[in-house]
Amino acid sequence: MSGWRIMLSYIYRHRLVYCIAVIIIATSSLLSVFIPRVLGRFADRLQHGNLSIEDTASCAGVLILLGLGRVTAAWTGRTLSHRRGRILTYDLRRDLLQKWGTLSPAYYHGHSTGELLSHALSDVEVIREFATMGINQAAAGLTMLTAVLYMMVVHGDWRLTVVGLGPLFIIPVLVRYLGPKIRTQSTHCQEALGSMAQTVEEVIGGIRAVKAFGNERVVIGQFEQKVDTIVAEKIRFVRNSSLFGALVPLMANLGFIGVLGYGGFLTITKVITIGDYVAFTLYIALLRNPLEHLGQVLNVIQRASASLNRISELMQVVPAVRDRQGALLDRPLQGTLSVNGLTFRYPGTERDVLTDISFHVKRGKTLGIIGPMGSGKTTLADLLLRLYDPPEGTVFIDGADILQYPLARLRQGMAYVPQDGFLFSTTLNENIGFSDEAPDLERVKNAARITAVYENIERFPEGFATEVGERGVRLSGGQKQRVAIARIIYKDAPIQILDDSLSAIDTNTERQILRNMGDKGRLKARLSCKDKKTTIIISHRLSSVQQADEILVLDEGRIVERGDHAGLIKAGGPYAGLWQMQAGLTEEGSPGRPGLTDDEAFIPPGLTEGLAAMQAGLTEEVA
Ligand SMILES: Nc1ncnc2c1ncn2[C@@H]1O[C@H](COP(=O)(O)OP(=O)(O)OP(=O)(O)O)[C@@H](O)[C@H]1O
Repeated sequence: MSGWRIMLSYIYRHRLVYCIAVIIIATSSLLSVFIPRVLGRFADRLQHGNLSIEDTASCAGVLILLGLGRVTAAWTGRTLSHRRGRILTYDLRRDLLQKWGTLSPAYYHGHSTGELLSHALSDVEVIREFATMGINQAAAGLTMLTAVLYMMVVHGDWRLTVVGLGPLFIIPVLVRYLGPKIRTQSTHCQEALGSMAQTVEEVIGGIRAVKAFGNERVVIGQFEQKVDTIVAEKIRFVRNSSLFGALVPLMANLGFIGVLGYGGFLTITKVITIGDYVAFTLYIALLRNPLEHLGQVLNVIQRASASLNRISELMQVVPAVRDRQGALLDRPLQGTLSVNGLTFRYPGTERDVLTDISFHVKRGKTLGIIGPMGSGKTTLADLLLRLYDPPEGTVFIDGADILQYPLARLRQGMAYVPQDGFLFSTTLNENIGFSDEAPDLERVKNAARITAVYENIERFPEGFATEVGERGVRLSGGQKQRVAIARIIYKDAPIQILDDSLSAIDTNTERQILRNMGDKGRLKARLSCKDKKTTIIISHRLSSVQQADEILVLDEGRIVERGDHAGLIKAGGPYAGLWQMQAGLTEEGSPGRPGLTDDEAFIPPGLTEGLAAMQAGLTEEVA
C-alpha cells in the first residue's frame, strides 16, 4: 500500500466524523466571507448618506452573529478532527506493533531499535499533524479561497479579481520546486532522529559497560555527533520549509498591494463604488490568513508524505517466516522431534553454519547439545522454533514437517529460554506467567519453586509484585536466568528449549533445578504439568547436559560426536576431553565410573569444586 493510501484508509475508517468536521470548518470559513460584503454595503450607504441608526445596529448585529457562528463552528470542527487524530495515532502505532510482531529476527538485524522507534514516534506524529491541523486548515483555506473567488467574480470586478488572485498561480510552481526538497530533507531528519535514538538506547542499555570502561566522554562525543547531524539536517529542512511558508502568503500580499493600488484607481475614476473597493480589499485581506495556513498545510503534506513512505515501506515488508499456503496441520504438538540432514546458512551469507545435522528425540526425552562458541547451537534452536525457516523436509515434529504447522500452533507447543534470558520491565509475576494474559499466582509461585528462585523473590519487599526494571536490571544474573526458566515451566509446553540458560547459576542450584524439572519432581505435581516434556538443553557446561538421554557435540556446525554421558566418556573423544577440563580431573579420575546411582553420577566427585573455581566471580548476584 502506498503511503497516501495508508492515510486514506485511516481517514476512511473515520469518514463520518471527518466529513462532519470538514463541513463545520468549511461553514466557519463561509461565514467569514460574508463579513466584507456586509461592510461593503455599509460603506456604500455611508457614502450615499442614507445610513440610519437602525441600519448601523443591524449591521453590527449581523457582524456579531457571523463572528459567533464562525468561532463556534471552527471550535467544534477542530475538536472533532483532533480527537480523531489521537485515535489515528493509536491505530497506527498498534498496526506498527502488530507488523513488528510478524517480522523475523533477520529483519531486526538490519534495522536498529532507534530507527523503528522513530517510525512509532516522530513519523506517526507528523502523520497525525496532517490528519488534524492539515485537514482543518486545508478545509478552511480551500473553502475560503473558493468563496472569495466566487464573491470577487460574481459581486465584483473581473480586473480586480485578476490583479488580486493572479499571483496565487505561482503557488503550484513553488510546490513543484520546493516540495521534493522538503520531502527529502524531512526523511533525512527522521533518519537522523532514529540514529540518535539508537545511540541513546545503546548508551542507556549498556550504561554499566560504559561506566566500567570510563568511556562516558567517548559516548557523549558520539551522541554529540548525532545531535550535530540532526541540527544540520533540521537547518536544511527549516531553510526550505520556511521559504515555502513565507512565499505562499507573499503571493496573497502581492495581490493585496495590486488591489489596493489598482482598486484605488478604479474607485477614483468611478469605475467601481467605494463599497466594492472596501469589499475587495477585505476579501484579499481575508485570503492572507488561509493562504498562510495553506502554506503550512503544503509543508505538512510534504513531511507527512515522507513519513508515510517510510511507514508504508515497513508495512510492505513480507515476513521471512510466515504460515505456508494451503492446508496446515493445526493440531497440538506432542513432542517428538526429528531433524534430518539439516544444512543451513543465514540469508545473504556464503557459509553453512549447520551441515548435515540429524537426530531424533522421542517425546519426553532430553537432548543435550554442547559445542564451542559459534558452533551453531543457537542457530539450531532458532530453526526448531522457526525464528528462521529450515529447508523443507529437514525438521519434523510428531512426524510432520514443521513448515506445515501454523506458526501460532508451533510456538504454542514450544517454550524457550533465550541465551540472555530476556525479562520484560514488569513484575516478576507477569514475567513468569508471561504466556497468560492474567497469570495465576499459585502456578507462578510453583514455577519459581522449581527453578529455585522462590526464596529470593519472597525476600523482596513486594514479592512477586516486584517490578524487575528494564530487562530485569534489578535482578542478579542468576536470578534473571531462574526467572526466565520459571517462565517456560509455567507455560507447560510439550517441547522446551533452554539455550545456555544455566550459565550464571552455580552448579548446586543448577543440579536442583534440573532435578525439579525432571519428571519425578514433587513440585511439578503441584503445578499439574501435562505429560513428559521433550527438553533440549544447550550449554557450554557439561553438568547441564550430563543427564540427557542423548548428547550431541557440535563443532563448526557439524555433529562430531553423539551418545549418552557414559558412552561419550568411554569413547575418549572431544566430550571426554572437555569433561576432564571442566571437571578439573586428571586422566586417572573416573567421572563416569560404573556402579554410581543417578544422583551420584549427576555431579561426579571433583566437578563441583572444579566448576566453582572456574566460575568464581562470574556467577550469582552479578547485579
Ligand atoms: N543472524 C546471523 N547472520 C549471519 N550469521 C550469523 C547470524 N547469527 C549467527 N551467525 C553465525 O552463525 C554461527 C553460529 O552462531 P550461533 O549463535 O548459532 O553459535 P553458538 O554455538 O550458539 O555460539 P555461542 O555458544 O557463542 O552462543 C556463527 O559463526 C555466527 O557468527
